[in-house]
Amino acid sequence: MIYPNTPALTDEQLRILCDAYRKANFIDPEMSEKLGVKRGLRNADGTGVLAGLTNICDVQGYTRDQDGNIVPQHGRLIYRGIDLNDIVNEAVRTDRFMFEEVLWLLLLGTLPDKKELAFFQHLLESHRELPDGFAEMMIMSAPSPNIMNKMARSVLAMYAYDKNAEDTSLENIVRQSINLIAELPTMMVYAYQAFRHVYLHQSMYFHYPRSGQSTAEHILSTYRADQKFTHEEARLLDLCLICHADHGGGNNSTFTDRVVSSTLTDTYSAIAAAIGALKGPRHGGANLRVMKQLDQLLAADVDPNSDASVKEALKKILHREAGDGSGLIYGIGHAVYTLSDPRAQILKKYSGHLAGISGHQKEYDMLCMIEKLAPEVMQEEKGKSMHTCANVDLYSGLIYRMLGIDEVLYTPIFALARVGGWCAHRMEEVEFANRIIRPAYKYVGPVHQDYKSLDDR
Ligand SMILES: CC(=O)SCCNC(=O)CCNC(=O)[C@H](O)C(C)(C)COP(=O)(O)OP(=O)(O)OC[C@H]1O[C@@H](n2cnc3c(N)ncnc32)[C@H](O)[C@@H]1OP(=O)(O)O
Ligand SMILES: O=C([O-])CC(=O)C(=O)O
Repeated sequence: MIYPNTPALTDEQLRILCDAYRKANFIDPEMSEKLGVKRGLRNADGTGVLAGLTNICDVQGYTRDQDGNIVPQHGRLIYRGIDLNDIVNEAVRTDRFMFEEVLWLLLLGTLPDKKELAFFQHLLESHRELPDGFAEMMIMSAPSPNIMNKMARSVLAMYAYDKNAEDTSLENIVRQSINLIAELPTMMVYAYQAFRHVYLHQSMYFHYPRSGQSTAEHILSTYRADQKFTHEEARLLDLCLICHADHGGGNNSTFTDRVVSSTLTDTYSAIAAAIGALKGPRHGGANLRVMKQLDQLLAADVDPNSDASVKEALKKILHREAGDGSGLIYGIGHAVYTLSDPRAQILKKYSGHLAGISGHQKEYDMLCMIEKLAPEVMQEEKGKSMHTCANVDLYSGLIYRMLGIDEVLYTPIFALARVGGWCAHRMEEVEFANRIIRPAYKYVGPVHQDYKSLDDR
């Protein structure tokens, strides 16, 4: 009982409120088109409305022909001019952790030289510990069953530990950004430990950060009771962090961060809002839904080696007869990408071997089948030409599962990888955009209503 002295709303009370709402509220979705409203801030062809300029990251999913029609292409993700695939190839070739290097690139705009990288790695390492008493007061004393919710609250709580929280100078935002980027992994693991203890009735471990570790190593070392992990495991996690680090200004959580930052509020408010946006199942929260969907398909004996069996199951999901009832096939579809999301291809490529040797082959095969067949099924069922492909969330959850990471952390890992991108966009918004983001809504309610006194209603 959370509020022992406050009775919950009864079904009857809720019925009265919701009936009143339903009686007076309806907006016909077709009205948007008629009135030229860009629903979801999208143009008629599904592309995003241009809302700003950025130097940080480019997301390419299509080109246009001479008549302006969309020509689908394989996706490219470009960090400050450098193709994500080139970064990943370099990480593989040199067998080293590169997330920190990517953070410098996204935040500051260039590749760090050796000295700068060592300085930056040390900076992050030395800021991973949380303020004195923070774990006890802010995390252990108020756990949450949802780690994204707890991370957002922890970020907001950091405001109280910052003597200069409101200052929006570049120096201050950079200082706050470094702190948050370094601290968020620790907050996530500690929030998880409190969750484990309170909600799962299991032991919790609050391991201190160790020096000399990359972000990926730090996560595994504080997450695992025995603090042990292999270099290959940490490298795979580092790869995931690199792939999730940024996605342009228009993705929902980054845009949220930019909208909130455009008011010149504090860094903690902007980043907490972005975490809230990422949590949604149409966005970063999809990686958890993908795994639930996968488990349901396997539990229903859908055969990952049979096209017919998988297609049938996907149709049921689309028709809301299976899955979570939303009609969405999670891990499929993207606002920009058409033929492929480069991150999904990278994660698929580098998780296949581990799936084979760690007993997850069937799950991996099922995801590959969803990737292959969902676009076909959606085209058939929706009866219109659409280009859909696997997105980054299709394979990430399975990787985390193979690393022994609890499913409640799938989306939080996305958040701690993306926080660098959010900080880079906040800096850009505050430094250069310099205008409050304030679109318009067309009023379509009653044209005029006389005010009736209470006695006359
Ligand atoms: C990190 C990320 O955020 S990656 C995205 C993670 N999200 C998911 O995997 C959730 C499933 N996918 C989706 O919901 C969507 O594809 C999104 C939100 C990612 C992108 O959406 P959009 O590009 O705006 O597609 P849009 O919403 O215009 O969809 C067009 C139509 O296809 C449908 N559609 C798109 N993707 C899917 C899907 N995966 N499953 C079922 N239907 C879908 C929509 O419902 C819509 O149908 P309608 O015209 O009948 O209403
Ligand atoms: O760009 C988007 O709409 C969503 C996405 O893939 C991301 O944020 O990584």
